[in-house]
Amino acid sequence: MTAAPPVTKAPVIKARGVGRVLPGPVPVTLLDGIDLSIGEGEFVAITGPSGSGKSSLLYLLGLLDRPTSGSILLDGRDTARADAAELAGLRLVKLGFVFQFHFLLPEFTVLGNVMIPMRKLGGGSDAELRRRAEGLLEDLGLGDQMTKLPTQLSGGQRQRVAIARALANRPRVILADEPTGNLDTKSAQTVFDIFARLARETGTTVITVTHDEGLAAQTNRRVQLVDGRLVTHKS
Ligand SMILES: Nc1ncnc2c1ncn2[C@@H]1O[C@H](COP(=O)(O)OP(=O)(O)OP(=O)(O)O)[C@@H](O)[C@H]1O
Repeated sequence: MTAAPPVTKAPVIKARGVGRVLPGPVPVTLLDGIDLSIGEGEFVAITGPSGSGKSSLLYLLGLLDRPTSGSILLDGRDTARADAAELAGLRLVKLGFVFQFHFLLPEFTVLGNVMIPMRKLGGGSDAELRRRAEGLLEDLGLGDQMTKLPTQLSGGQRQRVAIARALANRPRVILADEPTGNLDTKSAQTVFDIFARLARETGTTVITVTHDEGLAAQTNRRVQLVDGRLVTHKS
C-alpha cells in the first residue's frame, strides 16, 4: 500500500526574500533573506534569542511594517505596492492581532471592546454585530463578563478578550507577539489551547512569537530566528 500524499495547505502568508534594514549612518539589519510560507490552519511559533528579529518578522507578516527588500504575499496577493490605506484595509479584513499587553480600551466594556473592529468594518446591523461579539465571548468562556470593564478582569481574562477582539472580523490569520508574556502558567496554557483549537477547528492560521519552549512545542511548526535569519524551517 502506498502512503497517502501529504496534505497540501494553501499558503495564506508568504515571505519572499524579505529583509528589513533600519536606515541611518550605520544601517542596522533586522532581518535578512527570509523565505517562509505558512498555510491555512497552521499554528506556527516564531522562536529565537532576544533581539533575533522575532517581533520585526511578525510586524512584517502583519503588514504593520514594510520590508526594505523582498515582499509579503497575503492570500496570493503581493502587498509590496499596496499603499497605506490598502494595507490598513487588508489588516482590518484579514488579520487579527494579539500583543503582550492587551491594549483594551479602559472606558469600553468587554463587549464594547470586541465590537470596535466590527463597527469599523461594518457588514451587519448593530444587533447582528452584538450577537456575533457575544458568541465569540461565550466561546472563549467570557459569557458572564461582557458588561464588565477591562479593569475588573484578571490578566488571563483580559487576554482572552483581546483574542475575541482579534477574531471579531473572522480573520484569516491571527498574529500574536508574546501573548503569554504577562500571564501565569495556567492562563498562558489557556491562550495556547484557544489558538490550537482555532487553527484545528476553524482553519484560522495562527502565528505567535514566544520565548516559552514548552508552549512552542505545542504548535504545528517552529520557525527559528538567529541574528535576523531563519535557521529552522520545515514546510
Ligand atoms: N526601531 C528600532 N531601532 C533600533 N533598533 C531596533 C528597532 N527595532 C528593532 N531594533 C533592534 O533589532 C533587533 C531585533 O528586534 P526584535 O524586537 O525584532 O527582536 P526580538 O527577537 O523580537 O527580541 P525580543 O525577544 O527581545 O523581543 C534588536 O536588536 C532590536 O534592538
